[in-house]
Amino acid sequence: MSMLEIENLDARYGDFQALFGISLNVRRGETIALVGANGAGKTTLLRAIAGLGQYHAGVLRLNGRDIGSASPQELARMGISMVPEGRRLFTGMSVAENLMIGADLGRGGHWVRDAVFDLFPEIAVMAHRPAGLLSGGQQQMVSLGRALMTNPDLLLVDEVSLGLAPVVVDRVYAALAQLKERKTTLVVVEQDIRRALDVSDRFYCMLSGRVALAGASAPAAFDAVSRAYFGEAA
Ligand SMILES: Nc1ncnc2c1ncn2[C@@H]1O[C@H](COP(=O)(O)OP(=O)(O)OP(=O)(O)O)[C@@H](O)[C@H]1O
Repeated sequence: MSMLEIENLDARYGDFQALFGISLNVRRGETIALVGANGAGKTTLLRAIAGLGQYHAGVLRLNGRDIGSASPQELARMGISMVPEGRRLFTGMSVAENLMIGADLGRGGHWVRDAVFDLFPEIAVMAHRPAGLLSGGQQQMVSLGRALMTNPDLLLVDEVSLGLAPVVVDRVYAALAQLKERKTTLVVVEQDIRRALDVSDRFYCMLSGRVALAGASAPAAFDAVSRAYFGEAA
């Protein structure tokens, strides 16, 4: 059984329809990449899974249970955690305090503060510094760490690369690879096709609110994904 099943999901912002009949599944321990150009609907889909959607039609199931009407708080308690685009840290609070927000859910598990600091030693030395004083890459690590502190069953990661230098992006992706090795179930939004294929087991390529192509994330898929990404015929 899939951990997450989505059938025929539509999403709207007022009169504007952003998602059209999205169907997708994620098995436990898998890493799924959502690729697609700006505006394809990746963030909207991720937000719908986290219960942050506007209106949506369709079916969303987590471990066989209908979660279509669950609140973000209920979904978080059920084990869905999201690393939002733009990090959204409390900039006046320290790194450690930001991490503890994740722990407030009280789910328990491997991810305590020291485990996050083992994953990201870069931020361990800054535990008491206000998060707003950190570099973009360090803030991204705190944002990921905060999501891990909820000990999620399903971690949704939105565009971690945004605005970061390539070397920092490599560092964050190395951490995602470690999470994958630990069999964390991940859905990763990434515009860069190569990176997306590299980190994931399977991909869904979105175009204008629809799944244009889905499959196994072999390097050989690159050309087909590139065509689907730009809406060219296969
Ligand atoms: N709050 C909103 N109100 C109205 N339209 C929105 C809103 N957020 C997103 N949209 C529109 O919905 C569509 C999908 O946007 P979404 O952010 O999900 O795409 P994306 O693939 O994540 O792109 P990006 O890489 O730019 O984040 C776009 O056409 C976008 O303009």
